[in-house]
Amino acid sequence: MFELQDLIARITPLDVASIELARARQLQLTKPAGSLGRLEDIAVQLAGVTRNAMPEIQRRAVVVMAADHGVTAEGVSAFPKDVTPQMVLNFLTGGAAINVLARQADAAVTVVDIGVDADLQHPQLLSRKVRSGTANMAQEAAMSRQEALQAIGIGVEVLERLASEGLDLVATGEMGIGNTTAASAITACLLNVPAKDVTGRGTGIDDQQLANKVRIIERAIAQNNPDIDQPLDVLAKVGGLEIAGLVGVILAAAARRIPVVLDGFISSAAGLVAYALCPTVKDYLLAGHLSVELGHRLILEKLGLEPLLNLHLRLGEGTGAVLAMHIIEGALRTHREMSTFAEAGVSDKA
Ligand SMILES: Cc1cc2ncn([C@H]3O[C@H](COP(=O)(O)O)[C@@H](O)[C@H]3O)c2cc1C
Ligand SMILES: O=C(O)c1cccnc1
Repeated sequence: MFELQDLIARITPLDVASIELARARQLQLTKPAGSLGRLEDIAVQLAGVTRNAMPEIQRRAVVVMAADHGVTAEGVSAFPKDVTPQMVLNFLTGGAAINVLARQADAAVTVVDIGVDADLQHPQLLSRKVRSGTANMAQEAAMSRQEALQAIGIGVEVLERLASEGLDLVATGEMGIGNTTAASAITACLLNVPAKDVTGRGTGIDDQQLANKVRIIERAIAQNNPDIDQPLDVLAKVGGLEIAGLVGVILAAAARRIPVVLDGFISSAAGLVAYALCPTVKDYLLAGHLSVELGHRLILEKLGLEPLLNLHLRLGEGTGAVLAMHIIEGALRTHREMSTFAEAGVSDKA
């Protein structure tokens, strides 16, 4: 098995020299200084990430990690757990929202069965089942520490595979009925806040189901008593296999100096675990959008990230992250392709 500490040790701060060169270039481009707002910040950040003052994105990918959740037995989702494998097949035949938006953004979709509770076969599916869904965390630990580590290792393997084919920007995506419950439980623990402050309606539960969901999360935390200072303990006891897989994707991307676009609440819960394991990782992250799901804003505040879009999405799959790729691309294109004042013969500020 891979060594988590070795991976974390490979995540180093952004490159200051490239950041300074990129900032200097922004000041020379034919526009008032700062007028491209956050596009300028993105170009400068990605210069530091890639150690290249003129960063460029040629190859994009979204990794969709899919897994089931034993806690669905407690009635926490509006949909039955069978939807997880059904949607995986939909991803593989190209009919889901993420397929459409990834086609538009020219991003490759990689679908990983990291723990779906069904026998799934498809030539395009990466079959890496750690176990057939987590256990019901309201009764016992969702998974063992070993299983959580194994799932993180699979995320690392998937990212390495994509990187070996060429990868400049990666988005996190997930599918797993019940996974907003796991994401809320992780967030409550790692931010040390009450479950009710970070629990939302997921796929669309009513008020009564929401009250039940909060109770189930409280029970899961009380039952398993995760050590909130040990992110792996939290991830294993009240997390999910797809969330663990995304932790691996995020850490491995940062170690390879590949920028990561986080999607919504569930992806960001993975980001929060990665950050708790290695705070430097936040410099490699961009927040694609702000999800409707309660709790997302608190995670982004903790990570110091401002969402690029606010489209009232609450889907997951990587949809908001892939949409935000267009903005990131705009940031890098203006940075690279605009003329400087000198090149264009435009007078600089008096
Ligand atoms: C058809 C369908 C497609 C989806 N694609 C993503 N999700 C999203 O909803 C689920 C989380 O919500 P909850 O915790 O309430 O179950 C996850 O699978 C997430 O990716 C979907 C949900 C459904 C029903
Ligand atoms: O923000 C998300 O990722 C999300 C929200 C609701 C349901 N599924 C995903």
